[in-house]
Amino acid sequence: MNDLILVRYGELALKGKNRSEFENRLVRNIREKLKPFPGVRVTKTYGRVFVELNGQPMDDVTQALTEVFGVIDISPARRVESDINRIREAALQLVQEVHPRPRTFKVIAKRARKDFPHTSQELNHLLGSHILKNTEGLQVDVHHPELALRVEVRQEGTYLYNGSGLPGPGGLPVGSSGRVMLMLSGGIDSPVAAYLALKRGAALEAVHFHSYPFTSERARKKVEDLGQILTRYAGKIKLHVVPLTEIQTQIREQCPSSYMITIMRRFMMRITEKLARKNGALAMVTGESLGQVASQTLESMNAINDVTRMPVLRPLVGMDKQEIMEVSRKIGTYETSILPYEDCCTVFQPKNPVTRPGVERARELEARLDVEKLVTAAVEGTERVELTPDRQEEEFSSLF
Ligand SMILES: Nc1ncnc2c1ncn2[C@@H]1O[C@H](COP(=O)(O)OP(=O)(O)OP(=O)(O)O)[C@@H](O)[C@H]1O
Repeated sequence: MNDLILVRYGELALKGKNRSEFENRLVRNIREKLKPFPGVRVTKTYGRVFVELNGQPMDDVTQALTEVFGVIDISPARRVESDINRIREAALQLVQEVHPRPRTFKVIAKRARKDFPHTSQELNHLLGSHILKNTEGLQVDVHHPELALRVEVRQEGTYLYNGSGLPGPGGLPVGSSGRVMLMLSGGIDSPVAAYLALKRGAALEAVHFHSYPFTSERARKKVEDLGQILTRYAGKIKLHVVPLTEIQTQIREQCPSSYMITIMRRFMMRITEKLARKNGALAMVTGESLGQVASQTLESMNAINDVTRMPVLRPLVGMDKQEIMEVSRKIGTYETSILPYEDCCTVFQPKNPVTRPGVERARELEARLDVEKLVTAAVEGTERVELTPDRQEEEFSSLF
């Protein structure tokens, strides 16, 4: 049985202080992620992370690690005493446990402990010939082996692992790039934008605008569910649920319907910025792409962006809808996103939205409203929901 997982991590470009911050953050995030597996021990040595299973299931722990940003690959491993017979035995066992069965292999040994009696080259031969003698249908291929068996002889023991492990998600550990405020709708795009921001190390809070009673409790629950799925990658997420009904009603009464969406979005930006500043976030994130819909033309982005000086990250800007949908399926949000519940934008959707709104015109129209008062009231009416990765399990176990 493999009792250890070896986790390798990336950004090659990181150096010095950044590197140790990256590593410490990664170890913390891995520990947090593996909390549901009591007894598991996470340690950092020689530029990798080792996870000791202590009886926890290899497959489940491995699966959890594929959701931790910063991880490059994940290999089942084992540690044995640095004794040639023990190493030989472990090498053979490890080869026999690989599925599907490899046809070719290569041993890549490294003697980090110089008082060990065999050199790296000798170890390659000793272990390779032992494996060949005790298996059938397996050949050595030094150039393109299906299995690269890595062996590292170190002071405290010898590590053996499959050099072509499961790929991790890459990226930077969540939290290493500061905090962002995600604008989370119930659609396909914003959860994908969240995933990409998390991938670059941003910690996440989210804001959702609803128009109760025009939008239903089910629509709100759907958004909480999406946030809940994102906790797999993000850890805890604070979700701010903002009432937009009064603002939308006022816009509808005072402004032409063609500017409804533009002005409503300007309010959303202002409120999101306020919540971001209050909560220590330094940027907003949206699921906008370029040219997808009327509100995502460059003119529209200008008219909307006009109300804020805070950076607005749009991680999907260069992606096609098809690509966005693929990521959405991969991260597990797609099925929830396509549930047909109404959104605050769709219930107030005008028949003739302007596709190229003017900045000046938007400002003029908005002057008919008491913007400050409306924004303050919306911020004051905001509810907070804490989403945590274990909520689903708790809900599930409370059924029994
Ligand atoms: N009700 C809402 N609450 C919070 N943010 C929203 C809301 N509606 C829209 N947004 C933000 O504005 C972006 C653009 O929304 P829009 O409806 O124009 O596009 P979309 O492509 O349908 O986006 P999505 O698929 O994320 O709903 C969303 O990705 C999201 O970041």
